[in-house]
Amino acid sequence: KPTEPGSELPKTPRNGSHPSSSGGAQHLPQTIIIGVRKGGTRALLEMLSLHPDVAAADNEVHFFDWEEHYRQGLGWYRSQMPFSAPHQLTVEKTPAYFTSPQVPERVYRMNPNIRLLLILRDPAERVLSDYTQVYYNHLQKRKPYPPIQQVLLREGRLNPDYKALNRSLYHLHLQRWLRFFPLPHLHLVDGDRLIRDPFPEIQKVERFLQLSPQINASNFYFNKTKGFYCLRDGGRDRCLHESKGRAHPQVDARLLHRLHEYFHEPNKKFFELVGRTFDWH
Ligand SMILES: Nc1ncnc2c1ncn2[C@@H]1O[C@H](COP(=O)(O)OS(=O)(=O)O)[C@@H](OP(=O)(O)O)[C@H]1O
Repeated sequence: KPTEPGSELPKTPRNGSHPSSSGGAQHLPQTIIIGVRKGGTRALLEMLSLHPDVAAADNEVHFFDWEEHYRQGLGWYRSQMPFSAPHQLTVEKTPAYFTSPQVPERVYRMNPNIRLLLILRDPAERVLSDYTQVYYNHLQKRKPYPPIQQVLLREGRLNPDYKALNRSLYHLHLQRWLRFFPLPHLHLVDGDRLIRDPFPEIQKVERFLQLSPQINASNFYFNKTKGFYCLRDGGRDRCLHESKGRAHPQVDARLLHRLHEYFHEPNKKFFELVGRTFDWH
């Protein structure tokens, strides 16, 4: 997947994290947004970056999941991080980490005490978002891509080999992480709530990361044209890239119902694993 630009407007340099002005150093991340793909990982990273004590890597680094990167070692990983001041937390987001089997152990070996952020969305909606992303990637390359019904169904049944379905089986992926990290090391962000009302979700993240409460409600404003919240940072307004918040395909009501049913049991298992529920279909 091509690395997306962070936002439509260039960012204001963060306190002490701008290489030319601060002369700070690069550090391995103390926290990572591990996924889920299409969960709202970019929004979460950008919102967290409003905090002056956070220095975020602009691009997805894909260190733990791409062999050609992992082979280059932690020195290479560090070199991908932003310059930051000693009081700042370094963070990167690579949504593929959550579903890549080899990643939890690799992250553990780097730092068993790292704090992990996982943003999740209604699994069925996430599938539609995932499909939409792949559809547009094909469109850009002028390649055809089948309609949603065709990728979802095989011989009249939901096709379990469709990768987007598998990525939404959150309990399977989380189980792998829990073999290495106890639950309190992981903070779950409700991606559906982050869309509707981002500030309370971001306040919880501030608390989890033990950051002083510096992000304010006034850092967010609802942009009617975009239909999403955008950010206000030092008087500058910015929305996420236009590839975020695209319309999803219309799915026949019966198929949608089947999709919701498909996730019913897996969701229950996930809720049991994490000891809380989410407002999913
Ligand atoms: N404020 C704001 N503005 C725009 N978009 C927002 C926002 N908050 C959350 N989202 C949702 O983020 C979804 C994309 O998730 P990711 O950034 O994790 O996608 S990716 O995996 O990195 O491609 C994206 O999914 P789609 O709506 O399917 O495009 C958005 O719904």
